[in-house]
Amino acid sequence: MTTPLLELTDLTRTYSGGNRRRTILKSVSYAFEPGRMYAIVGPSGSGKTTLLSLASGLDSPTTGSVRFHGRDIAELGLGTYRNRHAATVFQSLNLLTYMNAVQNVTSAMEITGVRGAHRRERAHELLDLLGIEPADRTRRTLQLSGGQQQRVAIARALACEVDILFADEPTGSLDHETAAGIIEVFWKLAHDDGKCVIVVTHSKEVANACDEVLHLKRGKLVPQD
Ligand SMILES: Nc1ncnc2c1ncn2[C@@H]1O[C@H](COP(=O)(O)OP(=O)(O)OP(=O)(O)O)[C@@H](O)[C@H]1O
Repeated sequence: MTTPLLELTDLTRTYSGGNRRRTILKSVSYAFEPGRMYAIVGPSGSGKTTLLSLASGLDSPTTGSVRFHGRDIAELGLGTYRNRHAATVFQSLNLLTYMNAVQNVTSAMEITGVRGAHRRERAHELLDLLGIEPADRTRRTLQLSGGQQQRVAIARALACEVDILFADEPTGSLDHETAAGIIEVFWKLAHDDGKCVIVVTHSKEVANACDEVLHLKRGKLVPQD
């Protein structure tokens, strides 16, 4: 049997506040493969963002493990995992709005230690892949549309050749047509480039485009039939 790209084993996350403890995730196990697109769905407050935070190395589980190519990410180092292997597109996008699109992508490479003169070239390649026209690449990202900003945020997340791309509600604030374009980008990243794409979403359109839909219900992750 081959080792999964990303494996969640018996993940539990309990939050404590005052004298109250709430277990949001209860023994969640799942194996994610490359070249596939996954949706994590469930009602508000069911723990989708909590699960994404654990799987992307932004938070640590109360018990259980997250393994990348068989290695516990805690042992690999959460920073190393996030910088080299798994990137996240947040709802708030985290773009540097005073910079243009190319600078946003190259600065992500700088932060994560990608060196060399090829950085600008690679940034243009990624922006090209995401359909940002050359003329739009040198305007401050604040002056780009919501859909274009979302694409730049994805290019920024991909800047370091990651294997896994996480996205939290990537089409939340976009109109139908722009959202469809973003879904297509994710679909191609999974099916043409072999990335593992994991999307938290409330959108039926996004879920319908995914290879697997996983429901978070009462702290458990249940694949849709
Ligand atoms: N750091 C924290 N400390 C305490 N409770 C938290 C913390 N983070 C999340 N929670 C609680 O855990 C529960 C799950 O939150 P989470 O954000 O994971 O849900 P969600 O499914 O992503 O919701 P939504 O669809 O509304 O974004 C919520 O009740 C939330 O208040």
